[in-house]
Amino acid sequence: MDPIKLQIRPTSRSTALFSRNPRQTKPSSIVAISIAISLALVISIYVFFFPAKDSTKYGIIIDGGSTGTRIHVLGYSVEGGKKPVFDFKRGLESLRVNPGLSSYAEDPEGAADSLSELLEFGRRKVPRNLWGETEIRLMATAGLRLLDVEVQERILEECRKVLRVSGFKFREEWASVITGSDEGVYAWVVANYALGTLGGNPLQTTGIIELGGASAQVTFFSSEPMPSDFSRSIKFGNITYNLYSHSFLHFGQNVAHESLRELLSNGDFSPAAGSLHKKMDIDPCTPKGYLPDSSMLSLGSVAEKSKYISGLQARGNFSECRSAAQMMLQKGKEKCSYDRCYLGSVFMPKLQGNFLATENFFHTSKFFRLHEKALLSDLMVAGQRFCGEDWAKLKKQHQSLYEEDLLRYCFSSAYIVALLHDSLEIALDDERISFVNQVENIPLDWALGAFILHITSNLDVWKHDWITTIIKDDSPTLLSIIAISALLVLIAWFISKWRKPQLKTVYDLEKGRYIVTRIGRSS
Ligand SMILES: Nc1nc2c(ncn2[C@@H]2O[C@H](COP(=O)(O)OP(=O)(O)OP(=O)(O)O)[C@@H](O)[C@H]2O)c(=O)[nH]1
Ligand SMILES: [Ca+2]
Repeated sequence: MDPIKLQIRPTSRSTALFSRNPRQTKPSSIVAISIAISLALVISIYVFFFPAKDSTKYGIIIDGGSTGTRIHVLGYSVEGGKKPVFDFKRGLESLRVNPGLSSYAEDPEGAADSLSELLEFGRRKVPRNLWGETEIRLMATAGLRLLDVEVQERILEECRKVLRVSGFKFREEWASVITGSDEGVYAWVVANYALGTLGGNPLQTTGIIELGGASAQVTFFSSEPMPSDFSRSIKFGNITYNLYSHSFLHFGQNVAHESLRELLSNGDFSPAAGSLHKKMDIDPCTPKGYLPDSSMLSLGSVAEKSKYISGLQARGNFSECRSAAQMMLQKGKEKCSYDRCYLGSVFMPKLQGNFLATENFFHTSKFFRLHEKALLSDLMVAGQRFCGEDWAKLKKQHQSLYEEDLLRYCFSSAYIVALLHDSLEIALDDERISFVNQVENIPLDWALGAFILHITSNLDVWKHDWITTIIKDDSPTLLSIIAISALLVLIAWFISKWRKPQLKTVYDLEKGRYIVTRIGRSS
């Protein structure tokens, strides 16, 4: 056994055990080990950097809103058989048709016909071989909620007839009027999904206030105790969110504007006590000089709804319009049976955290060119200027806008201040509010929130047992884990064959040098 000439000076007279005449490793073992290791590396790289193409699936939600109906075709992939991956930037296609389903109260078949263009769009966006597994849901909101239940049902039944033969997967109960509370929770889900706070600390989540056409939703996480009618609990991962969620029917912008005009027209209240116009049916929410264009009144039902009620004289005045809006929002406050009611007689805990203000909040702030983090005081200044302007001048300044849309901005600015500041007590300089309609290019549309909740809960993605998933699943993950494990065993075996010999070194006084000898195995 040839000694190794080692010049290592022992730290003490003790013996040190180290290699002597290490067994010459046969070249064939080195080759085998290097093949095994490189194979393991190749498979690992393949599995983790070139995962098997996940199957792309689709879902369709039709949002039946009061001012329009829109179809959302949502594509998503299912990673590893269990984890849904949404791509709302590229995987979302939408189309809107006007007017909304509630406009067909006297013509339910017409409501069904209005879906045909949307369904054609959906069939163009989903590969034909996937139509049969693509679920389609019609979820109607405030527009239908305002109709009698019988009328709602007639419209829904006509819609079910076309959905049954759409080619997509449909069940009767998938065409329905959703509750306002659900609508608010869905909007909260997509907002916090887009913000990346869904699944995290409830105190870090962001509330959402949506001003639609017929209803307004307020949804946020609250640490306060809440009556069950207003409390919603949703679970994501191992986090439970106790949310306040309520939809204020009739408080959507379009309906509120009509209601205010009727109140003014009936002389139910003068916009400002002691105003000179007390008995003159003045409309402070319409810029002076406006006269209804007779052609407008002959247009479809949307113009009929927004027709200027005769007998009112346009006299734009922001503060009078704001006072009138506030009186309308406070109606019913005397029936409040809670410690306090911010709006009418409805329970609401103190607003907590930051908020996104969407839909009409966004459209109006955008019209006045306000920044998304604008203050209510900025909106107030813009509204005062707009309301006080002459109608002819405004039309000239905004020729590209429909008269019907332009007409709303005086009321909208005053209504928003009356709603958020005078009623919900958000300070005029409060920086917690963002006027947005999307976050990170993800539209803050409640339908996307409904989709996220539905898919994740169905895929049980938050509770699944990943081992079960892999074993049960035939994804490449399982095969690669077995292959890598086998290789690692092989490598371990080779290494064990090429074990570091246990050696000892002694110092031979006669020869005056160290001699290394192997312990145990014979050479
Ligand atoms: N100013 C302005 N308003 C818009 C625009 N697009 C939509 N809107 C208004 O914004 C609101 C849209 O909110 P949505 O939630 O879609 O309204 P909706 O779903 O039809 O009504 P709800 O059933 O109450 O939800 C409606 O009042 C529309 O009139 C726009 O480009 N400019
Ligand atoms: Ca809506």
